[in-house]
Amino acid sequence: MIKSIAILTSGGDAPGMNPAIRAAGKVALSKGIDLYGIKRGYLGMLNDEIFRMDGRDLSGIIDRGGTTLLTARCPEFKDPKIRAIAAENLKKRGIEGLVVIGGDGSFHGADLLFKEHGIKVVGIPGTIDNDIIGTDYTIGFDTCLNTILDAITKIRDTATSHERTILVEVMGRDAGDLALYATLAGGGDGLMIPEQENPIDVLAYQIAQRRKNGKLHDIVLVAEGVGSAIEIAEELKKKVHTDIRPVVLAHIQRGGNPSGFDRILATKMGAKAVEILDAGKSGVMIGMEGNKLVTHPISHAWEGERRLSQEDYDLALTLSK
Ligand SMILES: Nc1ncnc2c1ncn2[C@@H]1O[C@H](COP(=O)(O)OP(=O)(O)OP(=O)(O)O)[C@@H](O)[C@H]1O
Ligand SMILES: O=P(O)(O)OC[C@H]1O[C@](O)(CO)[C@@H](O)[C@@H]1O
Ligand SMILES: [Mg+2]
Repeated sequence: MIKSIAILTSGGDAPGMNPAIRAAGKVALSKGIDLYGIKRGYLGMLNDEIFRMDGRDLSGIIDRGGTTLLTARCPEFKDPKIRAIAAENLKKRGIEGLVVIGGDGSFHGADLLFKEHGIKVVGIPGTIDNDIIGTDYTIGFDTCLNTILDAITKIRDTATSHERTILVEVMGRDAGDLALYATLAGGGDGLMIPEQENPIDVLAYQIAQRRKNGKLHDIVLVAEGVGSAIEIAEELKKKVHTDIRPVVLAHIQRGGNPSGFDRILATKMGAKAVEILDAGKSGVMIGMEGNKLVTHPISHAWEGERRLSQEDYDLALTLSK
């Protein structure tokens, strides 16, 4: 049995991080494990911002977006000397296990803490980007998708009234998941994602055809990994004569109360992380594949080739005409 664990959140915040903290923390306390929180991810680990957590830190947070542990990006953590200082801050308190809630970058840090310093780590995928191999969904993706859908509904009202083409830029870093599934679920009229070629002439032709067919507006989803919607709008203006406007949704996408789906995913993963540590295992990430919780070596998150469903992309194109 493990005696003492810490939890941190790292990278971009994602709705659902709080229910993951809550579940991991409550399961740890129920097992009599000493529980610590680390503020500001690896930055706080380095700066020794580590505190004992109890039930009061875990209550009233299940429905809150963001992360009550705060998060940060800490580029210095790529330096082994910095990781050694941070690991020592855990060891001096007798902390044996670490639950890392974050994205692929955060998982890299966890992997190195395990390999270099023997800290028992478990990674919980928490990022709106859905860019982690080994899980169908990351915590935060569903809530973010719903936020984008809400925005599309509003944008469509004004787009139709003014007969405009609106390019909606969404986050996702190098992944097109948010743009693709927002197109499918939001009835998008065009799509640009980094996993595919995105010839602007094809988009211009598609928009012109839609107008010929009597369509009054176009909502085109642009994944940030393709480029800036503002710049793409300028290019498109040279090729098609509708009134074109870019909308960058930006950080509104990361906020908001976690959806029911994200709360369940986070709760199951948070609980599982502590079970894994308590069973003496380490160096793993948790995923949800085919509606089942699974574990993989943590490096699985970035090893191998990540593919978006071609079938889903083709369907989005068919339906966007
Ligand atoms: N190669 C690495 N080695 C050690 N630590 C790393 C590495 N890559 C990232 N990290 C640590 O993880 C932190 C978070 O990484 P990153 O900014 O890539 O976000 P993320 O966890 O992928 O989440 P998101 O992409 O959702 O913002 C970094 O600031 C750094 O502290
Ligand atoms: O808030 P920041 O640090 O600008 O980071 C933005 C990035 O973080 C994410 O929101 C999450 O990884 C990406 O989609 C986006 O590219
Ligand atoms: Mg990432």
